[in-house]
This record gives sequence, structure tokens and C-alpha cells, in this order.
Amino acid sequence: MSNRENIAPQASTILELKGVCKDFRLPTGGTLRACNKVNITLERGESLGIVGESGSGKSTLARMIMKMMSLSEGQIIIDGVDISNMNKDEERAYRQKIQMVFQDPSAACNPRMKVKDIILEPLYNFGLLKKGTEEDIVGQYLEMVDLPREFMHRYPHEMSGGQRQRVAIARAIVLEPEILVFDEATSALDVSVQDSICFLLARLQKKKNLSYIFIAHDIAFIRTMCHKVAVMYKGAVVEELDAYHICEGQHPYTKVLLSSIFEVGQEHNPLQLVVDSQGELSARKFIVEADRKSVANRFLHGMRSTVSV
Ligand SMILES: Nc1ncnc2c1ncn2[C@@H]1O[C@H](COP(=O)(O)OP(=O)(O)OP(=O)(O)O)[C@@H](O)[C@H]1O
Repeated sequence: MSNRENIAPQASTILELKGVCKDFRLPTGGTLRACNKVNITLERGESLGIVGESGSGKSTLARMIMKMMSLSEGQIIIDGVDISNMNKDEERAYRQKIQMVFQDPSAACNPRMKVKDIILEPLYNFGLLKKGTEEDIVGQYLEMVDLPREFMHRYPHEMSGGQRQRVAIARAIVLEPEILVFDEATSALDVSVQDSICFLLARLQKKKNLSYIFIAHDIAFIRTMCHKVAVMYKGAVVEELDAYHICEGQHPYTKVLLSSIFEVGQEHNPLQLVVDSQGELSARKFIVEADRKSVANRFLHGMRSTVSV
């Protein structure tokens, strides 16, 4: 029997982690608790960042959310269904509903496959592809990630890292999922490419009401892209904050994490590319306090990185 009846879905919560624990058995005996009583929620159409030092349990958490690894304790509930207790139909729906994008796009891009087949593969696997529609579908998804249709005939090595990441995103959204999990998905890219991928993701989020989970080390990125952030330390979420206000984090570990980026308590004013009425470009300090929403919303609401003055 489905367990859907037993768990009332919350109005806008799409994913909920309740007391999630993961213990690994060590070869030397004993266990290592990689995740400890993690409680977090992801709202529909919103982005949640998970930050923490190396080894704090972020990837383990992502692997459990993706059902690549079982839980030792607790529950992960998606749209009201406990993922550890799904029937066949729910399992299939779940596999469509949540997709992952990795740091290295090569993980999603088989070097021997053309872009067309890379993007279509999930549809083949789910038996959702109608003969004769292939090129139309690939063209449509390439367009969505701002790549030309002709790219469908290329191999991964014939593209840049940023273009491969766009193909990985097209492949991740071809099943029309509701949640995308990004494991350090932009950290290997240079800053300007990272910026353009952020705009793309913000636009897709708005268009498709997608929910994102970003696992990242880069707090500035999380602050820009996410609504909420969970700070992990030694397997536990030590603080959950409005991502924009991460500077106000009170947990000592959050403060340590922040101090490596900018002075705690000081505003972080990134330089912003500004274009004046003559089309001249200049870099100016972005006055965050003057417009609290600007930095986050320029991504979240798909504004351009270049501001006209
Ligand atoms: N399969 C495994 N068996 C045993 N221990 C594991 C396994 N996978 C992860 N761990 C341990 O669990 C802890 C959390 O690892 P995890 O990869 O989740 O951390 P992380 O925060 O994602 O780190 P990073 O940022 O470096 O990727 C680490 O101490 C790690 O060594």
C-alpha cells in the first residue's frame, strides 16, 4: 500500500528531511555518523544551499536524497511520500521528479555519445520518446539552455566546459523534473561562465517553478542563488538561515566559514558591471543595503548581470 495517505503534504513544501542520519561501518570496526539528525525543508520554486567544510556530510545527504544511498534513520519525504517506502509507480515518478547535476559535466556526458543522444537518453530510459520527435525535442531543450540547435551533432570534446554544463542541464530537465540537485555544479567553471549558468538556472527556475538544492563551498554563490542555506558541521545542520542574511549567522562554525570570505558583520559588496547611457562599461561597488533584494533577485528573477544607469 502506498504511504501517501499517511503523510499530509504541506502546502508548498516539496521535500522534507526529518531526523535523517547516516552511519557508515568502518573497516576498523565501529561506525562513522556522516549525517546526524538532519531536518531541512525545500519549498516549491525555491533554492536551498547546503554549505560546510569538506567531510561535513553534504554529499552523503545529497546521495540519500537521490536514493543512491539508504538512510540509517529518519525520513525523506517528497510531495508527501516517504522515499524509503515507495511502491513501483511512486518510485518511477520520483526518478523523474528529481535529477542531479554534477560538478564535472563529463559525468553526464558520455564522450562517445553525441549531444543529441546524451539529452535524449533519459527519455529512452523511461520509454517516453516518440519516434520522429527526437530532433525537435533536442532542439527545444538546447534552446532552453541557450545553445544552438546544431550542437546536437557535436561530441562533448567539441564543446567548452560551460557548454558541456549546459548540455548536462538540458539532460537533467528533459524529464521535466521538479527538483534539481547540484553537487558543486559550477565550481569548476570560471567566474564569467559561472555567472551565465547562474542566470540560466534562475530563468529556468522561474519558468518551470523548479526547486533547487545547491551543495557548494562558495558562500558568495549560495548567497546570490539561494533563498535558504543550511550550514553543516560534522554531519549536523548547525544553522539554517535566509541565505541573503548568512552574514548574520550566530553559530561559531558559520562565523568561521564566513570569516574566510569576508569580515563577519561587514557587508560584502561585490563589484557590478555597469553600462551607462553611452554604452560605456565600468565596475562599481554594488550597494547591497540600498536594495536588499537586488543581488539575489537579479538572479532569482532573471535580471541581467549588467545594470543600465
Ligand atoms: N561510503 C563511505 N564509507 C565510509 N565513510 C564515508 C563514505 N562516504 C563518505 N564517508 C565519510 O562521511 C563523511 C562525510 O562525507 P561527505 O562526502 O558526505 O562530505 P562532504 O561534506 O560532501 O565533503 P566534500 O565537500 O569534501 O565533498 C566523511 O568523513 C567521509 O569520509
